[in-house]
Amino acid sequence: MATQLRSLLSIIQKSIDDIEAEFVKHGSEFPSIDEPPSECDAIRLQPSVQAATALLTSAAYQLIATAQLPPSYIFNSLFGYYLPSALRAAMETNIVEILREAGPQGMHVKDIAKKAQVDPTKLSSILCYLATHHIFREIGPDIYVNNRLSSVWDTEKSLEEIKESPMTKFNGTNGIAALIGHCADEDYKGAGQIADHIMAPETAFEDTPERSPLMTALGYDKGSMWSWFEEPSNEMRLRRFGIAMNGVNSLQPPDAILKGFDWASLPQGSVIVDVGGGIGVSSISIARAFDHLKCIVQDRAMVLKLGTEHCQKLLPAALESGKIEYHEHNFFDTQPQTSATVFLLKQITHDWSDRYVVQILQRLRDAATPTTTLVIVDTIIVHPCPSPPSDIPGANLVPPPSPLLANLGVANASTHFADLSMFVHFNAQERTLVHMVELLAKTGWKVIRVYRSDDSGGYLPQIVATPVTIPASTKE
Ligand SMILES: C[S@@+](CC[C@H](N)C(=O)[O-])C[C@H]1O[C@@H](n2cnc3c(N)ncnc32)[C@H](O)[C@@H]1O
Repeated sequence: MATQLRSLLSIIQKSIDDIEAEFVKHGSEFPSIDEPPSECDAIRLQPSVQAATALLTSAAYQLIATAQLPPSYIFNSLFGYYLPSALRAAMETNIVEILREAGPQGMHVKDIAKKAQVDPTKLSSILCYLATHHIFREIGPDIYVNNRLSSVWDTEKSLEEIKESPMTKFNGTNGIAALIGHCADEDYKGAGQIADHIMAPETAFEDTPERSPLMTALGYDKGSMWSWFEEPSNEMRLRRFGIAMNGVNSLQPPDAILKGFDWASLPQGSVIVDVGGGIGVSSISIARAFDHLKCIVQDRAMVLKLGTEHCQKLLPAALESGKIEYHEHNFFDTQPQTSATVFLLKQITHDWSDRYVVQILQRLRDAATPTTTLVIVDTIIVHPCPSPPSDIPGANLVPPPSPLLANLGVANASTHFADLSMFVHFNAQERTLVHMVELLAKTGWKVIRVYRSDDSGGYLPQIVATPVTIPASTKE
């Protein structure tokens, strides 16, 4: 009996029923992959629909892995590297914009190639491969139209506009085209080094951002990715990276930081120190939502200038009143804010290997008062297998139905490719909760609460810690 296959199929059927019920409630229908993006996409973002979609996706991928002949599954995985190559080729040659302008009747690959100024035979192979993976639709032999998936990275600019000013192609976009560019260019080249990196004696145990797989791939030995980006020849890549990162941030709801830790309960006049706060995205949300809190954003000088401009545009009153201040600070140096109510570390720890994270946490512990709270916002890695329960409030996840993996498998792949991406870029990583608890304990912090992201997947988890005294005998 094909019990496993049937169990997976029943999860898929139940999830479809749940999704359909929500669409019916809104008098709408689940959109076809062939339709352009539409208003009903908002229904797909509702937490209950997201939860059902996660189960469906997890079960569907597991069904394929179970049903396909093992060599076929492995070969499909092996040759997966052609997907980023083809995606980047299509993005860089503006195929989505060309097809948008062609409209619903589509365009023959020879005409697309003429506009894109590339070889039609080569382009045909690329588009056929993508359409086989449901990205673009081939409506007649060699005739293509955009579909819901290819439309995701539309810059919404005309081909003429892009050709006139290729340097500014990504400006004012949702950042997804720029993200495809960065990931399928820099990150992809670094990813190709992973196996050699972990086996070569000179890099195997390397934990610095200067000697990461990406730096090897780029043949750069003068610093980390940050200084590489600042080389004059990389101006376009630096711009593209900035827009890609803003795009990733904009996928999270602007008030994401407000989901979890109870900012409202902090006493009047509390000071939030947003350490490595970037342009102040979180501080601006907090300052906007709560009148009684003051935020200090700390970052590198170069970033603070952009941050002040950003805040000036979004919340100028907070700058004028001093509710938000921008301070230059290197988080490896002694922390000057010694009366912080909260130290906020959002998407900082994943950029650094353990040795550096310990230094960052220690600097904060040294400056903490007995009542200071530390809020860490970062992805938490969940094992595919069940884990022992935790006694930290909020830490335990509801286990998915059998036979799904405990971390929902490929439905949750983004946390794992983020983990590998941090390794490739910086020799760093995303961490499990157990790992974070260990690093925090080592530096005098005790985790008191975890807020897991909700099912919409838009919110990063939050780990809340308070200072404890480490007995001298256990200090390293
Ligand atoms: C991934 S970004 C996160 C920014 C912000 N916390 C957010 O979530 O939007 C990492 C930030 O760390 C900052 N950074 C890197 N090294 C730093 C250092 N030594 N001292 C202070 N900030 C640093 C970067 O400039 C960047 O703004």
